[in-house]
Amino acid sequence: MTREEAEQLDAADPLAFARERFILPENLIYLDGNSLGALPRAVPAMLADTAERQWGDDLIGSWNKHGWIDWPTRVAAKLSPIVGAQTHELLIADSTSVCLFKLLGAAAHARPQRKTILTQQRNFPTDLYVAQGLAEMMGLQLKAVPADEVIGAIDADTAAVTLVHVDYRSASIHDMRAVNAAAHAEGALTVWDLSHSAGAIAIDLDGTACDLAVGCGYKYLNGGPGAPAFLFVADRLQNDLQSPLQGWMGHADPFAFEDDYRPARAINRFLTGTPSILGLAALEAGLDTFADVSMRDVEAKARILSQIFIDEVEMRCGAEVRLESPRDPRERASHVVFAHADAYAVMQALIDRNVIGDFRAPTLMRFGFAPLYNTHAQVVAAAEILADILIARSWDQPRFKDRAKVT
Ligand SMILES: Cc1ncc(COP(=O)(O)O)c(C=O)c1O
Ligand SMILES: Nc1c(O)cccc1C(=O)C[C@H](N)C(=O)O
Repeated sequence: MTREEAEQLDAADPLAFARERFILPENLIYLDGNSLGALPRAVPAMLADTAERQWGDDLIGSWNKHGWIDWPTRVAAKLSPIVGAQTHELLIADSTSVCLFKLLGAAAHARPQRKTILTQQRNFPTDLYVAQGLAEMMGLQLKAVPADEVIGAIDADTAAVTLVHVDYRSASIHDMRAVNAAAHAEGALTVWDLSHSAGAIAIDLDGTACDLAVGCGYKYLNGGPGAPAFLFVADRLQNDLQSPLQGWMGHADPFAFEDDYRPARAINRFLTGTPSILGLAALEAGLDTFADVSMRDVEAKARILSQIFIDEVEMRCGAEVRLESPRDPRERASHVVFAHADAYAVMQALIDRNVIGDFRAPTLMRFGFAPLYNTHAQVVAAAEILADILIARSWDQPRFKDRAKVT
């Protein structure tokens, strides 16, 4: 595909209007929105207003005057069309890891006769670590099986099945409906981590009968570095589950300051401590970047962008890299992973040419396509630059091999 052909696709893109909702440096091809989403144009003013007018002028009165106390549920409601849940099933709180701890703990606690938490091998580390910690604390066994063996491994001893919906390395997608059905047939609960799917592909939490879910606010949802996470508890479970991290904000009457914990009704019982209001302000602006956006269009564009990238890279330099994401676009979400023996140096060379992706040890280069702001022309340009670097071996320089960086 030529850059001109890609520009024609951009001209016909039903999501083109959303690009203006972001501030991105000129001449940068940012393919890392799956790790840290771009800055929404509305965020600086939103943060300034929350800090100066609300916090600055109204101080403590803002909890009432500006309704801060309700922001965890008010802002969460904006996620409803993005993840296919009812507004009262959603809450913004904590980090993804902490939300996972709460919901997985609650799920295991709700199945006291069962001794197994089931997950997949090579999960995102935090999902494994949280499950390992909970299993040890609750006297349970954590069973991690290969991804394609999860459904077959669910049995009458399974309390909860916890999976990352879209794999952080390969972008392969678990079949939510099938896993939920298999878990429910055995009486187990499901806990999904939507970090790499929320805002990238269409999700139907209610329609596929999910029980519980969590996800990051700072990836495709554009909530900013360290944005609070979100959690979902299906309506039918809300009053039966108990959070293992009880705190005063999840109490039925926080300002009664009672000695004994009484859980709030419904989703609010999954709050623990005081919500980060500045974090919520930025996340609200992030979620507003999805206003009037159809998740079907987002998913369709995710598939097209990732397919163009795969085709263009393989056509230009296929012998240099190996695709580590599913080849079938229906089995992939919105990022693409290629393996290369010197992936770190290649990624540094790409960054040096203003194409930002990320490196995952030991050999993976990961490219995330954010349908709201990445263009078809950028994807073709990124493939051209990658091919140029690989064919000319311009990555093979000491300055690209210094491994001192964090991410
Ligand atoms: C699948 C998945 N879960 C969770 C996280 C992060 O969790 P937290 O927000 O607690 O750092 C990430 C990325 O960092 C992730 O890829
Ligand atoms: N959460 C991150 C962070 O705090 C710093 C750097 C990167 C991240 C990430 O999001 C990593 C990411 N979850 C991944 O899929 O690799």
